[in-house]
Amino acid sequence: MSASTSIPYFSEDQLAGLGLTTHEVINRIETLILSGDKQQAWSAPKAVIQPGDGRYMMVALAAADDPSVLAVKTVVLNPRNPEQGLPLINGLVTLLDSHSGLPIAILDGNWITAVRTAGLSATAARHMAKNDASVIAFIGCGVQANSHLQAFSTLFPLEKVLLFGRGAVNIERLGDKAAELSLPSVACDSAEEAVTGADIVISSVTHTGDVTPFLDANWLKPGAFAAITDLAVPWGKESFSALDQVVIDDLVQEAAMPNKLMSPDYVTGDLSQLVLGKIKGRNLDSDRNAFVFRGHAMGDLALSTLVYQRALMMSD
Ligand SMILES: NC(=O)C1=CN([C@@H]2O[C@H](COP(=O)(O)OP(=O)(O)OC[C@H]3O[C@@H](n4cnc5c(N)ncnc54)[C@H](O)[C@@H]3O)[C@@H](O)[C@H]2O)C=CC1
Ligand SMILES: O=C(O)C1=NCCCC1
Repeated sequence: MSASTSIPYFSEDQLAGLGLTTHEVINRIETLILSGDKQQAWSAPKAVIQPGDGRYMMVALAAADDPSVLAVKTVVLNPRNPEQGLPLINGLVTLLDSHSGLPIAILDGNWITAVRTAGLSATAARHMAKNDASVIAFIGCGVQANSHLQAFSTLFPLEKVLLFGRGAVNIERLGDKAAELSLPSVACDSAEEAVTGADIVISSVTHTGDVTPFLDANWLKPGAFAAITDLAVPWGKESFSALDQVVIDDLVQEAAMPNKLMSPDYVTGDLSQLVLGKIKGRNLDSDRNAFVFRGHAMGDLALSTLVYQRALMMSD
């Protein structure tokens, strides 16, 4: 292999310092989805290893020709990490030239996962949530909740944040983040109180391999939208029958996975169909909708390419 002797590495702080906006992230995700429809970008279903002790190890792969980039994201989720003061999920993104295979850069995978996941939810929310949504609830108050609050606060006229989680520190930290955004927050005594009171619900609880469902989609109020990042493990799956539109991230990936997010009968379509206008995200103001997803490699590629291009531009 002929490559430069050093591959640039971008840390979490460097990536956060680029100052990308949620609108830029959404636009890049949608642009990449359009490229995918024209066969100018591609992704593969994620490869997952679950050894049975709660760990979830995965690789996501996507590539495009304009710009010519292939992204591989490798992460390990370990439910015991937080006890040791570590983030639940750690990993890296490797970027290669999609024609030559030569290395381009290595990116911190934690920041990419936090921001791209909120970017995927925000992309769906733009089509599926009501524009005047003002109360947002978080079930699980960690890294994903934080990145989703940041993203959704720029898209919706939020007035109040409801919090339900485990561990006072995380709940307090998310409350502080809300305060920084000038939003009052309320810690709820039950998940039902948080869900029933919200226009937008974000669920992102720890994946342990054996979560007992404790959330019910029937609790969503008319007009509400839920972004269900956590592979729907805390939700009673049959309760999704109560919803009007349920969009998942990628039908092809879903078909390849052994444990389905839910019965295919409840699925309206996927994110590409939503962005391409092949399915509607919302019909009536009173519809109850959800975006339920396990993580789409196109999101990782979209954000990784965007940050790399921005970093190059800023170093000129
Ligand atoms: N769909 C996707 O692409 C992605 C999904 N995820 C999902 O998001 C989850 C959370 O990830 P992070 O925010 O990085 O982890 P985190 O550890 O920062 O936050 C998880 C939070 O959930 C709380 N929690 C755990 N069990 C709970 C329960 N029964 N009720 C209420 N709260 C509970 C924890 O106390 C913690 O505050 C992951 O486990 C994974 O399922 C994460 C990244 C990407
Ligand atoms: O796609 C991702 O990134 C993840 N998906 C499931 C949980 C770990 C991270």
